[in-house]
Amino acid sequence: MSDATICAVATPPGRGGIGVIRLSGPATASLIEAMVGALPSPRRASFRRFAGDDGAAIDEGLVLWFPGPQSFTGEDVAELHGHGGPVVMDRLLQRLLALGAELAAPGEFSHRAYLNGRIDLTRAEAIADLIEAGSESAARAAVRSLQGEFARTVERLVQRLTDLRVHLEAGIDFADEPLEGLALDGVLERIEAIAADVAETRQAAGRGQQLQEGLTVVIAGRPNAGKSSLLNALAGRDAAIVTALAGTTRDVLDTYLHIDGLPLRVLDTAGLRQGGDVVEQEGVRRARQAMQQADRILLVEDDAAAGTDPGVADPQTDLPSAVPVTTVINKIDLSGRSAGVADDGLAVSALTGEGMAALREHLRASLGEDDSEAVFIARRRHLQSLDAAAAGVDEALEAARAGAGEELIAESLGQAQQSLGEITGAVTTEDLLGRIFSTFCIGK
Ligand SMILES: Nc1nc2c(c(=O)[nH]1)N(C=O)[C@@H](CNc1ccc(C(=O)N[C@@H](CCC(=O)O)C(=O)O)cc1)CN2
Ligand SMILES: Nc1nc2c(ncn2[C@@H]2O[C@H](COP(=O)(O)OP(=O)(O)OP(=O)(O)O)[C@@H](O)[C@H]2O)c(=O)[nH]1
Ligand SMILES: [Mg+2]
Repeated sequence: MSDATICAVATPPGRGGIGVIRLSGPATASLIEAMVGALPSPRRASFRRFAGDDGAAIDEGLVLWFPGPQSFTGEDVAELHGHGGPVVMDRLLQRLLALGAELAAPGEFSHRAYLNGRIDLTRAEAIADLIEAGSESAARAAVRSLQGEFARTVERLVQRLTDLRVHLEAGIDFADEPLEGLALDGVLERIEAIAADVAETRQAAGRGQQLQEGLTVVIAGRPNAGKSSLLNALAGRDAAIVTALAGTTRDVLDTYLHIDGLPLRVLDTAGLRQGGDVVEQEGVRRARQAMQQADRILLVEDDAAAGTDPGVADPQTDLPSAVPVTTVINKIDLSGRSAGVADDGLAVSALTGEGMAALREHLRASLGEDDSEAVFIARRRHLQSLDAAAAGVDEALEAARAGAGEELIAESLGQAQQSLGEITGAVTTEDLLGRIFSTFCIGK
């Protein structure tokens, strides 16, 4: 439990029907008494006057009193629900500070809830991710994590690893012929089953991370096809330089945008062709590298191009086999083709905007939808921990297959368990906690 009593405005800044101030810590009861008179009954809304230092009202509103440990943070908590104006909220906050409260750091309420065992790290992060969610799918996934699905999945894996380690360690003293012993009591099968479930969890979490942080779409194609124009049309601004010269774009240009609330990272790249000067060649190398790392490639073709320039390689040969591709047929204002879905791709004009709505809809549909119940909101750090856990389990599997001793296998399983523990916060460091909670909003 912390000594400091913290306070913050929990509603967004600006004007609103109601503004909420949140308090947590040991002096909460006395601060509330000083401002509203006698303590209200616990967990019931009471209408009171909020008094300033001269006794005159700063506002009137509802007060909520949650004596610890039955509160969000586990400490004594109170809320003042006043009118949502910036000046009145600030006056209430100043009054609490004058009475001895301290301004809460970003995420400090959630941090305290975690330290007091009220929520694990995946739930704390899910609260922040729900607030940040940019699409309905992301919000649904965040609520699943908030309700503990991710934490329970990880805890079940940890439990199975623990059981197996106990089993192995019990055998250590007697092991003469470890491989035979392991094969007999099904240890190999148990490790295999855990490996499969870690992989499945990694996949669901990976999808959740994509939902939250956005997928990477790479725009690629021949020089002058209109790639940069397409980026500008998607972004709705002149993000990239467009000229009539082939070979205009050299660097990879990174842009973030939203389509119906779905976050997207869109990369514009240099036109794919052999030759050119060293700068252009480097640009083409980077374009190929970006294509390898894409979640989807938009392959832009110039529908008005007269024949194929023999100096230009077929971009098809540059496409990585694992990345889905959407062919975008551009410049239909010149070729006279009609906009929208065609057999050979999606027909648009980046110049006139024809067909762009269909392209947006296509991106939203192919990247945004995921009704799979198995997606949890997840962050990069979760994926790293799941990868490390998978590596530990694989190591154990290899050791078991090679007939290694129980000790070695148990050791690798222990590493996997440690990595999973970082996800929920069963295993953690001050530094990690600082990094997580400092990115939360004030009042959260
Ligand atoms: N007004 C208000 N709305 C809010 C929050 C809040 O803090 N205040 N929340 C903040 O994130 C979220 C709800 N989460 C909360 C979780 C637990 C407790 C809580 O006080 N739990 C106690 C008492 C339960 C009870 O009254 O029965 C407990 O679990 O013991 C409050 C809010 C969203 N809405
Ligand atoms: N008429 C017409 N012109 C277009 C369209 N899209 C792009 N252009 C023109 O085509 C030329 C090349 O466009 P860019 O967007 O720079 O092409 P790019 O693929 O990025 O070219 P590089 O960066 O050189 O590889 C410019 O003159 C654009 O104005 C379109 O839909 N219709
Ligand atoms: Mg370009």
